[in-house]
Amino acid sequence: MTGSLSPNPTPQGSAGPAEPPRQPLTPTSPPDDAVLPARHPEAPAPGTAIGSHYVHCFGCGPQQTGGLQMDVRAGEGLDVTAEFVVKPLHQGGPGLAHGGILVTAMDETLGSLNWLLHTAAVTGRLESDFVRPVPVDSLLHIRAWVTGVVGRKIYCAGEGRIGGPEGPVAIRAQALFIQVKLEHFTTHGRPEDIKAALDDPDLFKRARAFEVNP
Ligand SMILES: CCCCCCCCCC(=O)SCCNC(=O)CCNC(=O)[C@H](O)C(C)(C)COP(=O)(O)OP(=O)(O)OC[C@H]1O[C@@H](n2cnc3c(N)ncnc32)[C@H](O)[C@@H]1OP(=O)(O)O
Repeated sequence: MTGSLSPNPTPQGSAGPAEPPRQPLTPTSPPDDAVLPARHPEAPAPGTAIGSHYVHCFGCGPQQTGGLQMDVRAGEGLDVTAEFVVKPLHQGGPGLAHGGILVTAMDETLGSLNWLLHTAAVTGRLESDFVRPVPVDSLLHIRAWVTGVVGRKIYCAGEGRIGGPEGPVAIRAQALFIQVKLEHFTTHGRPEDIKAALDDPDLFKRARAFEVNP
């Protein structure tokens, strides 16, 4: 049983609001044999901040002063929410958010879902639809949810709405994350950054919690 690519699927037979047109199947669409696993028992409690996974992360790191410094909150199920205010340094067109910045915000939010599964995973593929322009100073309310898991492959989707959870949709995204072991980072990361991260007892503890046992 896979999750819906829509955040609020209308029950069959009900006269709810019309859903957006269904997206064509792509490599980020969960296949028929995908399952929705249980929320990990040690996943952050619903409504609590998930916290930065790395202080220098461009998406969530509190010490990355030029980054997005996003706070992502755990939802009730396999879902998360985040808010991101578009600043002047995020411009693409005059007064408008750069599309790549919006995708980064989606990537960070989607990646946070892996905390609910207690697994380390990196983005393999990320697709996005830019639905409407996002002015500078806008608050983008993002929601993301897991749509299915098959082996190491974690399928997920999300959307960003302007102004709040009921605001107009500005961006939709679908992604495929691939579970990796800690060695993914220690093998490929710049050595001085890996050493600094591993030397930090709290970060090490957190990284270990992410380790996968396939
Ligand atoms: C401590 C935690 C930190 C969390 C950080 C989160 C930060 C925010 C998220 C990110 O931005 S992560 C950074 C951006 N992503 C990367 O840098 C990943 C770079 N790519 C890789 O390292 C490898 O390509 C990858 C680990 C994704 C996959 O390589 P592997 O050798 O481990 O797996 P493989 O290539 O065998 O693929 C495994 C399965 O996934 C499928 N797959 C992999 N990449 C795919 C792709 N791009 N599209 C579709 N399918 C893909 C692949 O076909 C296969 O399917 P099957 O199992 O059915 O055969």
